[in-house]
Amino acid sequence: MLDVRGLKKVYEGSGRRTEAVRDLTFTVEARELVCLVGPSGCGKTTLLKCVGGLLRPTAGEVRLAGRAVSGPPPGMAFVFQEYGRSLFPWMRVGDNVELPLKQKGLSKQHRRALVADALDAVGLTDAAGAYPWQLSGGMQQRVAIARALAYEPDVLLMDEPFAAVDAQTRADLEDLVRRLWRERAMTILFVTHDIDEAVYLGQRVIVLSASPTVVQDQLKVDLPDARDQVHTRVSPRFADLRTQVYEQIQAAKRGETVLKTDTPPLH
Ligand SMILES: Nc1ncnc2c1ncn2[C@@H]1O[C@H](COP(=O)(O)OP(=O)(O)OP(=O)(O)O)[C@@H](O)[C@H]1O
Repeated sequence: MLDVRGLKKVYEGSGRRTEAVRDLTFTVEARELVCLVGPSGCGKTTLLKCVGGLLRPTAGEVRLAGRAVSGPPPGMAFVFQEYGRSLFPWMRVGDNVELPLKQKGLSKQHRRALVADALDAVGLTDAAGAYPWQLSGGMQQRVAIARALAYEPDVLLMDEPFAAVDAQTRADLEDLVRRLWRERAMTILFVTHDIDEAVYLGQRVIVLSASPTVVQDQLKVDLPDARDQVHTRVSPRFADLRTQVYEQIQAAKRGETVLKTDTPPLH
């Protein structure tokens, strides 16, 4: 579904040159949920922006379903970390969710049905007439997720979407993402700096090195598909996997590679 090949991004300007991403190659299968983790500043946001066609790579390419990405592709939706800045404060929740659908040229009736369905999926049917600033941070992030869902994307890109919400809300939103992913058969690329979140959510975790960034490691998350916050997080296998990711990130910061002993094969 998603093919990232030899991606490189160098920022230049104002006398500064920053090589944010050096050479990234990985693929994401259709309907896969892949988490990307890496040290702070390693270029996760840069990578996601290149994947979403919001930034032009310096070298390499991104292909979506076999076609080169050169601008935001129609089948892709984004959920950003800063929900406060991604929703329009002067528009009601329902109108915020509906806005991208207008660009799709859908009929009013069809748009309303998609908005109602998406708000229902995130448990916010009653909030359709409210303004974003009347909602809690977690609810605003659910609106942002609803807006992405209503768009019916094949691929959903999520950039540290729960970094700014409290721990309890975050756990609920993680379960929401897993439920929606299972129900709606989307491909999800989820960026986080939180190792536990990556292991809890993902079918696979891609660990990025420190900047300039390359793929440090990839781990298949061989936990059962039915996960829950209480039992999954205390299982011995969860602990093994989080330790492996943690070691890889520490090694990434030191610029080393780690020999693995019991990582299952990727496919
Ligand atoms: N528009 C820009 N112009 C110049 N340099 C940039 C720009 N955006 C990002 N960078 C630089 O690129 C590098 C990677 O930044 P990026 O935000 O992609 O990393 P990140 O892994 O998402 O960071 P964090 O984990 O802290 O959110 C950093 O050194 C950053 O300063």
